[in-house]
Amino acid sequence: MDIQISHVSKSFDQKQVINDITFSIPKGEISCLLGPSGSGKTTLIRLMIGAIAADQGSIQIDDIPMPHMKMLKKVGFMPQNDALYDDLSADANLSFFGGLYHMDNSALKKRINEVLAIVDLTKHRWKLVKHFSGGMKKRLSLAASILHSPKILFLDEPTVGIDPVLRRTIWDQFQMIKHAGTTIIVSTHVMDEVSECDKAALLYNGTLIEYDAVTTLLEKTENGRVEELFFIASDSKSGAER
Ligand SMILES: Nc1ncnc2c1ncn2[C@@H]1O[C@H](COP(=O)(O)OP(=O)(O)OP(=O)(O)O)[C@@H](O)[C@H]1O
Repeated sequence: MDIQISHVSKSFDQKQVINDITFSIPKGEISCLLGPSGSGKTTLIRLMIGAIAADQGSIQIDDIPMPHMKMLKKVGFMPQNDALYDDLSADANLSFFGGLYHMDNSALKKRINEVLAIVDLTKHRWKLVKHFSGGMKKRLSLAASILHSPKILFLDEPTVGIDPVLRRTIWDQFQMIKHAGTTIIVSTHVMDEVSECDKAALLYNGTLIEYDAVTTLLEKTENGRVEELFFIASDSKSGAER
């Protein structure tokens, strides 16, 4: 499923946090939203999943204007803060999410087996989430977000606070989900994670400063580090303000 974002703007309390953003995200790839804290990544994801409405512009997923009830079952979302129930087991948490998607019992049981295997939590299925480590909770959140086999998956800073070894495991899982045919949009402020993605949208102060294939973006830099593109953007902004 592809996404068209067209001239989208959003303000909170008169402060513009998304400023006339236009780009298209192709299906079957991993696209990242990369930018410093406060640049607007979460807001843009919330606009794309239809959780909030744009002040101006439009967002379409496969030509369907968002928000749209029809898209709910096709979209998966992993929020920045895990939306899990601590007093329930991993299995019960996933059963709860399955109920929200109206999955029937036998399909749900089968799918819980599958997603727990994908995130490598099968042996922790009956453990209460309050006894999970932070990394295990992240992986369970990921399992919950793909439970209904979404065609498109939004991940908001999924690796924040995760150690480098687990981060590798989690990215391997994203690649696996992509190869199974799901389009992934992932936000991050970790510049190195751009190399995991096919395309990158660089956000700075609510403005899209670049959107292209990661290889093309890196070719624009002198030292092969994507940070440079942010330095150029901040220099030209301060130049314009002088
Ligand atoms: N509901 C809201 N009400 C008021 N301001 C908001 C709201 N949501 C976001 N903002 C503001 O919009 C700006 C962008 O926030 P957003 O969370 O989208 O950035 P981000 O790039 O995801 O940051 P982070 O990496 O820290 O999560 C920030 O200045 C934030 O304070």
